Amino acid sequence: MGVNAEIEYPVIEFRSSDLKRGTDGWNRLCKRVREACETFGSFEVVYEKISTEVREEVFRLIKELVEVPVERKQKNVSPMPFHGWVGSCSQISLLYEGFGVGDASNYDSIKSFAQLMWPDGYPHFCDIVYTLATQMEELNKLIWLMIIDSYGLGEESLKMSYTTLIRMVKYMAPPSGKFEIGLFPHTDKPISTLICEDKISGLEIEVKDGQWLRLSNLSPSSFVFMVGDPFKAWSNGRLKSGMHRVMMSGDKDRYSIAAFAVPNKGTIIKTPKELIDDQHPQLYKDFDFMEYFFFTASDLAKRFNSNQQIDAFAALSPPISN
Ligand SMILES: O=C(O)CCC(=O)C(=O)O
Ligand SMILES: [Fe+2]
Repeated sequence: MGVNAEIEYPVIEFRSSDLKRGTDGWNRLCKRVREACETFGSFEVVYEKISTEVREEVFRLIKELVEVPVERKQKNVSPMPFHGWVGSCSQISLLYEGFGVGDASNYDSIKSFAQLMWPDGYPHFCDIVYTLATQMEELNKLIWLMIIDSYGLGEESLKMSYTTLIRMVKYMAPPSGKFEIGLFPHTDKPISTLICEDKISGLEIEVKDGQWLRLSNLSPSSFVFMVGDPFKAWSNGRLKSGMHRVMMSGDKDRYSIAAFAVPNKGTIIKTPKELIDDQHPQLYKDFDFMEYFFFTASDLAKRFNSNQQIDAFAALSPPISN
């Protein structure tokens, strides 16, 4: 076990001039994004189109949010897995506290959330969080498009309706001198995730069995893109859904906001036929995203490590050729 400093984790800068689809710059980005997602299951994306002022203001507001009385926080509930408020608890971590807002690029969703937290519904909170959530959703879409283009597929291959769940999280600093878990090792269950942190590091990626790489120098314009389990299944196992965790040390609390792409009810995850051939037999059956999402939150799923759940649920055995 340890943190390996030799591994070169991909840092990919999205310059505006390279974001025109079909240009050489775009094609180079597509290739790098694909390689990163196939090797690491994640990468750091430097994206200056999302202003650092908006990011900083969101984190200032999350610091206000964690101060609201617990009776109000407890109103942030949802029938959907991973969508509600979670306070310090042994299942996740004693250092963790997180709030969830589903369908966050819909202003009314944020408004409903803010009305539960503050008597006046805090319009400024709504405006700023909405701005960041919609911009992160756009960035996620752009990365999906790069992945599709990198495989030479048409847009219909990953066409699905989905909403963006945001989770706003505080990780408390551990007791003095300690190195403690902030979020247990897991793979993400939605299609993909973008993580935005507020200066304090803590996110670690498993690069090989038991070898963790700490992402400690993210730039102020960086996000971490993470492939989720259903995306791995969609890609016929080409993309990796990597294990990651949060480890806390030092005396500062850490804040992050993550945007998860959660497909709507009824969405079937299906590998495009172009990604299946004799060399790449079909590894996963077609499956209903929501059934998988609920499975991962069930007692049955607890029998598996997080990174084994997708195979337990959807692997075809034996794989089938086209
Ligand atoms: O806070 C972070 O940096 C990571 C959060 C995360 O991995 C998750 O919520 O799934
Ligand atoms: Fe995660």
